[in-house]
Amino acid sequence: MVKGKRGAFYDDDDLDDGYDDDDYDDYYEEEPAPPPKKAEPAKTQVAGKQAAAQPAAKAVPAAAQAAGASKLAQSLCDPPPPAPGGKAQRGAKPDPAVKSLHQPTYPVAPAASGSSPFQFDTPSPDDAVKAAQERKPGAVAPPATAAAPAAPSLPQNKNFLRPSPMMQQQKQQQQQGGPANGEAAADEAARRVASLGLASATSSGSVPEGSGTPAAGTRHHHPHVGHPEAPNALAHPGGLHGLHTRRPVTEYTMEPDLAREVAAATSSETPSTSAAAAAGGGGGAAHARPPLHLVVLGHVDAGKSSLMGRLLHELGLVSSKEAHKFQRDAAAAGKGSFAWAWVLDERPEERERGVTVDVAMTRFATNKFAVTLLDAPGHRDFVPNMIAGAAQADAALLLVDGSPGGFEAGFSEGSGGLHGVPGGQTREHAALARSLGIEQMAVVVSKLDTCGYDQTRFEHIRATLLPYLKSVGFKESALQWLPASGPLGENLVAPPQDPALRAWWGPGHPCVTDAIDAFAPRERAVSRPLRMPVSDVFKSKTGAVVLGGKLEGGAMRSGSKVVLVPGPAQPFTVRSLEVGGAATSLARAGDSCEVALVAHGGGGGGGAIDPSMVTPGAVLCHPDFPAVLVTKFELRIVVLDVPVPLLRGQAVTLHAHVAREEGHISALVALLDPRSGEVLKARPRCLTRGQSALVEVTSSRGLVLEEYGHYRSLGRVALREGGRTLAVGVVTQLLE
Ligand SMILES: Nc1nc2c(ncn2[C@@H]2O[C@H](COP(=O)(O)OP(=O)(O)OP(=O)(O)O)[C@@H](O)[C@H]2O)c(=O)[nH]1
Repeated sequence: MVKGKRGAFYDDDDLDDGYDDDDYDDYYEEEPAPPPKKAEPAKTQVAGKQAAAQPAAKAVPAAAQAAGASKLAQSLCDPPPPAPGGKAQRGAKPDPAVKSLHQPTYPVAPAASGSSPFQFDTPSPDDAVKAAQERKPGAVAPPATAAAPAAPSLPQNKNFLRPSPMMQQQKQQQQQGGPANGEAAADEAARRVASLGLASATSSGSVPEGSGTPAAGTRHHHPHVGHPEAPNALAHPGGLHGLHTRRPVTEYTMEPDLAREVAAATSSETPSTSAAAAAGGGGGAAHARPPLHLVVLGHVDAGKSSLMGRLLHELGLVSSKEAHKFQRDAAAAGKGSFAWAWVLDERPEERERGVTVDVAMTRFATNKFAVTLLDAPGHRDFVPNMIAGAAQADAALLLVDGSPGGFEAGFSEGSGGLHGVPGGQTREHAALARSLGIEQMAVVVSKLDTCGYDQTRFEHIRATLLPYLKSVGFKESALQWLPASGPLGENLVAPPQDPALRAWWGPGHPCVTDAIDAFAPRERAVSRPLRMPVSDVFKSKTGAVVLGGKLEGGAMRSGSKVVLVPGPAQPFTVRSLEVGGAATSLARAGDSCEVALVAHGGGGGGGAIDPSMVTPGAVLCHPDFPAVLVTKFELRIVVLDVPVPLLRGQAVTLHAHVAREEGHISALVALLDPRSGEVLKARPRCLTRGQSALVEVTSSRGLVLEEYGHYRSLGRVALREGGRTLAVGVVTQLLE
């Protein structure tokens, strides 16, 4: 078996001869070893790093698989204890009545044995959709309704994120069955493709957000599926507005008053050029800038948390006194080199292990943007959490360890085969980020101090990584490259000081904040009805139940009516709003928002929302255009680094915005040409790495999803299993 390009890895004969059900069992037979605590690297950063990385590179046994997590994952994924002083989500006081959305039972599992990582030579699902839209002559004709150009990328939504201690502090200060009927399903799905052409799969993708086609009468209607955790779900608006009855989101026109406010806010939102204002941090100064959700990605130990911790200090958001305290406490714990990482790695387990687990969220302002920073974990056990951060990001910083051996470990392909060593997360993170819609990225090469800031090392890393990043779909022009060091504070907010680095990266070259400001702001999807996936629920000091999340579509203001899907049938009224940590009367798509709700028509203070009604995956919606829960949908996927081919019936964990659900691939509808989107083969028997396909997926419980063309962030799904991302794709049709 040859490692190599997609399509060359498996052929039909391989599948007939080489794989059977037992292969799936074999895949999990090795015993995993939980990653140990990271050694304090002392002088040998590289050795410490590799020591931490190696033991995890084993397969997960069936038992651990069943348990759903490695010891590390299990030990680190329990609900975070309230921080001393009672800090909880978003700085709220812990309240037993308020559900933590930290996903305590999140089935993180270690990567099972790996094969050599997938090497894309084709576009991401986004690009495949675009390619289908820009169909070349000779390809399958698109349906009559699908002809519009590709929509611009829009901000993604987020999963359950943890505000950094700094952000919490700011906040406190401010406010205080198996494949059912699969053959028939495949037949039906293949018929759909044959009759509609590929673009049926991408019909929604062919519609720019803000215009789009009405949902045609081709939707299948099935009874609404209630969410088991939401007893009233059957009565919620999603249930009342089934797929066939709900008003197409394309019919939405914003209410005139709201539209006026949105227009006024948009016109006043001009990037600031005041460095002084930027240094002033969050609050009002940050609020005037356009938002940028920035995720920090990279292999474990690449230096992500340290870089961001030090950056916050350089921006004046972590005082010298606080920094000294971090240094002192980290040194006392024998973790001195992780002191800057402690700014963002708050949980005791994270500090003890030196491993980021949650996505830590914090905010700061640059000259141009109000940045919401999402520090993602690098360890492979926590890739799902990384997906949660990346799924809502507008841009990424990819940290690459430039130390001798460090880059190679993070960029390793793995040894391939059923029992091989998985590749480094530099590859997986980059591929996932692109597939989740991130188009612009700055590659920050850290730890070059370990090789005397050798310029040739930097150039070697760039030359090695660039072809891979291009192969996963990044445009070279959308990539930036720069050296920086978090612990040493080099090239973060100003040109480097170290003469060795300054010799080749002096003034005139971008520092980290310059690179952030070079990103293009993302378009706000305000022309769609309101959608805000809820990532946090907490109680404010005044006792109001507050929902936190990022608006993925539309806008709302104080007094707006909203509904929760799934959730109680009655609508709620927006009582108050905060954006970027500051009270406001308006929140627009692209904003991270905290909204206090009262029951609509409750008079006076109104009735409070019951926090127990807010389930993970719930989405705040416009009452006249609510989302629906779906249990069956069609995806256009790119198959990633699968050790064995995907077959109908493949069990998967579905990751979509805040939601996560078990499910399976209920039909392999069609194999597609990854570039043109043309149907190459209807009802393929299996899917192998690198292939692009249309599949039908069934989830065990209802999920809020939207067609990709209507809300990109609600229309992207990652399919994972056994600690491995099998495929990523975009929703092309909601079926049931
Ligand atoms: N010498 C040197 N060490 C660095 C540099 N950046 C980070 N480190 C060290 O690398 C180790 C890991 O740093 P972290 O910031 O925790 O890495 P991370 O990428 O956030 O790790 P995870 O979040 O667990 O994936 C720490 O000991 C840091 O002090 C650098 O530029 N130079």
